Order: sequence, then C-alpha cells, then structure tokens
Amino acid sequence: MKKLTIATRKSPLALAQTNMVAARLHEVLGVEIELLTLVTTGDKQKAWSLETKGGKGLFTKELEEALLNGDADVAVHSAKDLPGDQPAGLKIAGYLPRADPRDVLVVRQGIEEPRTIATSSPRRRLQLGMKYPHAEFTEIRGNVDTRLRKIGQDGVADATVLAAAGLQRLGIGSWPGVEFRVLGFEVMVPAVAQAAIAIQSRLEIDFDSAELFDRDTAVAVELERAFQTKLEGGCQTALGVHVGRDTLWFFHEQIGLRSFPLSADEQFTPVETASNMLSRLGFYNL
Ligand SMILES: NCc1[nH]cc(CCC(=O)O)c1CC(=O)O
Repeated sequence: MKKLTIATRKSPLALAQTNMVAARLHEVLGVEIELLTLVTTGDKQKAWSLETKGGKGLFTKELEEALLNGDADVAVHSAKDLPGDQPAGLKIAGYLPRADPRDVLVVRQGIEEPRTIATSSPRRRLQLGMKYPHAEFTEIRGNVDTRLRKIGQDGVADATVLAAAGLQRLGIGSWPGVEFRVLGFEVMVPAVAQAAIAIQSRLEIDFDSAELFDRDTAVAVELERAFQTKLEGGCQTALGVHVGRDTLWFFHEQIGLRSFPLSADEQFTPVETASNMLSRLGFYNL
C-alpha cells in the first residue's frame, strides 16, 4: 500500500479527528495520505430535528458508500455516531485512544441554575432533568463553535451540553460569556462509544492493528456496544453506557442511572457481560 485515501466529513471537529488518524497511519505505515471530504445527509439537513429524524447513520452513510465503491480506503467517524451493526463488506479496523468521555454543561456566565437547556439528545435531557427539575428543554444544532455562540453570545438558552472530547480536540478550553462545568458519571452517563474515534475500512484491508490502534478503547467500546445492540428497538431510546476502569455506568429511560463493579474478566466477554447485567437490571427476553 503506497497511498491511502481517507473519507471524512468536513466539520472542524471531523477534520481534527481525521488529521489525528492520518498522522497515525502516516507515522506507522509510512504511506502517503489523501483526504476525500464528503457532505453527509446530517450535514446537509441543518434544519432537521435530530430528535424526530433520528441521529444514527445520518453522519456516516455517505462515507461508507465511498469505502464500498472504492473511492476511499478508510473512513473516520466519531464512534458514537456509528450505528451498532457494520454494513456488509465493512469493519471497524480499530480506535484511537479515547479522550475524556464526560459531557460538559456549558452555562451562560452568571447563571447558577439553568432554566432553559438546549440539547436534542433524549439521554442528556432526561439525566439533566434529574439535576435541574425546573429546566425546560429546547433543540440546538450546528458545529461546536455555533453552539457555544448560541449560548454565550446569542442567549438562545441558559445552557447546552457538549462532549468534553469534542472541545478538547478543537483546543477549546474556554469561551467568552460561558462557563464549562464537567459532569461526573454519577450525574451524566455518556453515550455508548463517546470520545472514541473509529477507523472504518473494507473487510479485505489488513492493517497491523496491534501497533496502529488502541486495544483498551476497543475493549471498552465493544462492551458498551453490546448493551446497545441488546437493547435496540427504538434508536431514540435514552441510553447511556460507559465502561470505566472498574465500574460500569448505565442509564436507561426506564430505570434511571445505575452503576456496577466491573472486573477485568467481564470486559473481555462483552456479550455475556451485557446479558448478565441487563437481566440483573430486569431487562428480560433480550
Ligand atoms: N452528537 C454529535 C457528536 N458526535 C461526537 C461528538 C463529540 C465527540 C465524541 O464524543 O467523540 C459529538 C458532539 C457532542 O456530542 O458534543
């Protein structure tokens, strides 16, 4: 392999993530890298409500088509935007080391308890509703900087929620007019695969993944995904699952927030572990 073409979205966050993957592939494989930037349905339909149209697959389909028709060899995605199952012919080759998996409450300066919170995610709405029972929720769309401006400058709501990983990868440590409050897992369980960057390719492309990719991230994300796959039904179900070093954090709209001790062994048998824990939680027939 002399040259690799990487398919990417062109939002600032997507490009930052793709450049990290490009640097890694170039460093380890010594190959020349070319980027193919594509516009996905999710990028085009800026007015669509992610709440009603559904988020999954909206930001990934066009990149996957480029892999399948040979226009690109590799696609880079935020792992949390990927649907559970891979399309025929494609695989997740691996992940980059995960960044900070927590969510951050972005609050307009001077506001102690937000009364209006702009987030389209049912997972974030339900969990924040426990912390701020008087808050009303509204929708918000756009890139990270657009969202920050909507809170800090335009005042469309008192607060919003962003992934710490996104802020970190964009190098945003502060923003005029807002305060960042990192939300602990005991308040806000992150989305499945949050903060992981997935490298997708065609099945026949064989990377030496042991060196290229991060094994610990793959183990954690595969366990989180096993829960998501078993619970699938409505893809708009409010679900959060996070595999910590020795704790599994779980949030589901029917039962709320729970945490469990998690052994090292359990992490290596994701399907069994997810089944066992879900039946202990009262989810049967999955
Ligand atoms: N929902 C869109 C999306 N997909 C991935 C990230 C952030 C980066 C990540 O979790 O890897 C974001 C933005 C956000 O939720 O704040």
